[in-house]
Amino acid sequence: MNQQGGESDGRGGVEVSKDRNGIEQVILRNNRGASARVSLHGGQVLSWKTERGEELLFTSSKAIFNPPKAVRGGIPICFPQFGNRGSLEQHGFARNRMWTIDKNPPPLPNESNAKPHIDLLLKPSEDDLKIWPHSFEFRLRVSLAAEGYLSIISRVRNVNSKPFSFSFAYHTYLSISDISEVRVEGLETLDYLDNLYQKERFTEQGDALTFESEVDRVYLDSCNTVAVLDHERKRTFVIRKDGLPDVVVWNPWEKKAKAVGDLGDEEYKQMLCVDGAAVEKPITLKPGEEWTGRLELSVVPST
Ligand SMILES: O=P(O)(O)OC[C@H]1O[C@@H](O)[C@H](O)[C@@H](O)[C@@H]1O
Repeated sequence: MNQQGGESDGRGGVEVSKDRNGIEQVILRNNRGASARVSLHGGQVLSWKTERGEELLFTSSKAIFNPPKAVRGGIPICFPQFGNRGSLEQHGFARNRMWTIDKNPPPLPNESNAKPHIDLLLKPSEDDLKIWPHSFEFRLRVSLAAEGYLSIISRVRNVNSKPFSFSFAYHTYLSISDISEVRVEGLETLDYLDNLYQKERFTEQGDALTFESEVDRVYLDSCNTVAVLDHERKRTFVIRKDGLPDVVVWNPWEKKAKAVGDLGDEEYKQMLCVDGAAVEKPITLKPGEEWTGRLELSVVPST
């Protein structure tokens, strides 16, 4: 194992190792023992643990860790297309590509280098340019704060001579006790596009979102904080986002779960995807422009 930046004397740090398929994985640890694991395959966060070693992200027991397919769980990155809203493969190609470690990233304003972090980079291959003819640099920083917060910052730069547009999501699989024990706050009264009704637009009526059947929605123009309350585990995920107007909420429920090959039949009960996203209005970058989308996840005790 190599040390890559950070500190290595028990006060937290950054380690790079290989999984059994030879894929490089980066492990971030803070000075209290919280940790996160990021795979270079897809730039995907695969694990985020509290200082007591509790896993906060869901990964399917049937997950396939063999590229090119993204792992079912963690936080796959949907780019440059969310879902099937375009001609590319579902959720775009970034989640299926090998990223590299960016040893010399351009500075990030207002970001401290003191917390354990890793910078990754994705540039399109010649094959990618055949299906999406836009040169870009996608820089991803994943860091773990002293309090155990997981922060993910994406920067997409247009290095082409023509403008391009993309949609985006941090497809965040939260680990929950039971889908029927969970509610989502912060989406009340918002309009949403319902993927189960040909992307038709509806308005959220209820107080908070609870679950009793399949949900596959894009909530539009949400405020920058959304909370996912897990009554049974007595904990609340707080999702803070910036540059990401929309929130995707997905749970496949029983029938769809059975149809998804890399998801156990009953596992829909233990997962809920709540994604900071930019879907309805694609982001457009002129030549030389850069877009930044930030996500911060934290977990707090609740009743
Ligand atoms: O199986 P995939 O490609 O990872 O996608 C899972 C789900 O991702 C969600 O974000 C989409 O809204 C769903 O429609 C989709 O089924």
